[in-house]
Amino acid sequence: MSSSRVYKINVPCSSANIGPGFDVCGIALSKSLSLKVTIPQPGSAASSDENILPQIIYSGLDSDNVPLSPYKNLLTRVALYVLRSHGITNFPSGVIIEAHNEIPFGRGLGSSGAAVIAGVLLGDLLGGLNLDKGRLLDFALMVERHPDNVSAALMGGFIGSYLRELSPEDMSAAAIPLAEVLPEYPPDAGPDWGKNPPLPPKGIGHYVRFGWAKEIKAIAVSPRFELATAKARGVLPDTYSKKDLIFNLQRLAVLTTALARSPPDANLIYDAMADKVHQPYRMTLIPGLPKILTELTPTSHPGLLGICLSGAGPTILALATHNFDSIAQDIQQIFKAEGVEVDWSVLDVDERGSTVEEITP
Ligand SMILES: Nc1ncnc2c1ncn2[C@@H]1O[C@H](COP(=O)(O)OP(=O)(O)O)[C@@H](O)[C@H]1O
Ligand SMILES: N[C@@H](CCOP(=O)(O)O)C(=O)O
Repeated sequence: MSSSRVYKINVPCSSANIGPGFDVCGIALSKSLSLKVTIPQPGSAASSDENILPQIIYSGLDSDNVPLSPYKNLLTRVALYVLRSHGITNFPSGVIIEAHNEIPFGRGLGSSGAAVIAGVLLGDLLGGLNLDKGRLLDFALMVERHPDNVSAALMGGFIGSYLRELSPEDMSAAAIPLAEVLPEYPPDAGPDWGKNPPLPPKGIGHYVRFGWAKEIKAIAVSPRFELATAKARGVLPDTYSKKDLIFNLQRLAVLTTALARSPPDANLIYDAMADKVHQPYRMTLIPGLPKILTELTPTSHPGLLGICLSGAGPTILALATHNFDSIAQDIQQIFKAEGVEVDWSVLDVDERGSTVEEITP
């Protein structure tokens, strides 16, 4: 019998918002963060050595700047939060985590959402907890705090989601600062460290999966600069006019059904992907965005269905049925005129969502 069991955790990237669906909609797409997790079995040499912290190894995109201490790395901090919430104060001994990342950091393709979901699944696996998807989402929402990217990454497909209104008691748990949910290092390595962390209220996030017309693909054009989601949320106003709110609600109601219809109606979708809640405010952070949102249309670019900011940006998401290269190249040219280089790819919708499978040889 093998002295270790080996698992693979796979989490897709996501494009959140989708035009008028700020903090509501998300699509899981075909780039992923995957973890190979090797867990020594009881009685093996590696498991009997106490307190061997997880060894973290990264490959792929943006892997050079990731902290490899399990008390500083986002994946393992989230996993430890899930373990501590179930009375397990530290990692099992001798675990090896090999992460391979295809999701660029800070570009609006849900790298942090994927890392948080991977961390929750890792905690569930290491603790043998068997949490259901709803509870996994509760833990992710204590860290990520908006449901669109994490719901899509966990469930797969095109997802709409909302956060339950919390009772005053639950509200105080959900308002706990992230630093307390995810301490970077045991503050005092004393015997009580890690006991009684703030638990997520039950059933915070709710979601529904919309249909998706099979001919629609997503062109992701990613500028080569990072825009932290926190910074891009910082430029948004606290209040909106009735007119702008109605503008978005009308489009959102139409868009969620229009994207499921075959063949897709480009004119309907193009208008329904307009937004007045986040894109106008984020234009200051993304050179070229105003031009991209107005100059490419289904008439100028047959096959194009609609364009929006992916997540908090700066990636542009163009939905299309054909002519992918010419759409991407014209977006690339607009960025280039602003002095911004890009990488682009044509992605499929990931229908599976996150998976955990045993791959012990
Ligand atoms: N696989 C990962 N492992 C560790 N940390 C990650 C990983 N992916 C993302 N992060 C952290 O999340 C940050 C990006 O989060 P954020 O600003 O929300 O952008 P994004 O739009 O890519 O989610 C990174 O700078 C990094 O600190
Ligand atoms: N609704 C959020 C989505 C952030 O997604 P990310 O992929 O950029 O982390 C927002 O727009 O702030």
